[in-house]
Amino acid sequence: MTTSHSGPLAINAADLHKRFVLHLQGGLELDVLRGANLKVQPGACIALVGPSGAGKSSLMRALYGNYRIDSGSIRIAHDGGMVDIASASPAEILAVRQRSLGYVSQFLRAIPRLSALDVVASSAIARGIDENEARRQAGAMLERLRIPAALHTLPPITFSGGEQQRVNLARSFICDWPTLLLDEPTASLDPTSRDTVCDLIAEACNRGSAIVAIVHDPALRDRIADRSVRLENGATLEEIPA
Ligand SMILES: Nc1ncnc2c1ncn2[C@@H]1O[C@H](COP(=O)(O)OP(=O)(O)OP(=O)(O)O)[C@@H](O)[C@H]1O
Repeated sequence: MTTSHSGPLAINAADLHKRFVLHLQGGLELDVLRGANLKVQPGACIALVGPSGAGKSSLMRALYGNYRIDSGSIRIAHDGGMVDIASASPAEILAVRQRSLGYVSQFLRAIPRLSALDVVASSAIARGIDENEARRQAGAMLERLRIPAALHTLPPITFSGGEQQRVNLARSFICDWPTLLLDEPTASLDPTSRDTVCDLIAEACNRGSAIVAIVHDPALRDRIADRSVRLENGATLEEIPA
């Protein structure tokens, strides 16, 4: 594990490069990250913007350790130090994900047959919350995100797209993540649910969470982000005021 003294940053990603070689396409090479940089302080919300295919989701997956980068460093605040996700072992990445780094992908991936309440509560239990208290908090969070009580005991597999996204968000916002990555957090949501998610983001930042959110809608960006980082052709080109 690469650890150093804790600095003021929650994320310090520098000069990231990632190339995919598509062997089934005659070795076609795709440079998805070509010099991406990202610094995020605790308590800040950064909007990741840029055209479709620019590499936003790839950057987020690299930050979470799902995509192994070819060069660069991804330092994430963890247990009072900084861990370089790019060189950390799988066990170290797991520890960072358990305690320091949350990620809400666009789609819910849950264990089949687990009820919505259990999906959300298990996230809190994994972070050390007592089981009864976790279930109470899970019910409250689902209610806040307007998942009807009748659905709490059902597995979310049959839920609508927006309901699944809200269960996914509830599962992360029930925990107090030091750093949280959100991939288009309101893509399938109605205006009222969007408002709730904006409130949850603001509350998390006020508690000191660092948040990076992929956002396509400029109005949403203006509501939630302290600043924006633009990605084009795999490179962070500019930072524009939100
Ligand atoms: N696992 C992969 N294998 C091959 N190519 C990939 C892989 N993941 C991403 N890419 C390619 O990387 C490029 C960037 O994709 P990415 O999903 O990061 O873009 P994006 O900016 O998030 O786009 P969008 O806004 O449309 O979601 C695309 O050309 C995509 O096809």
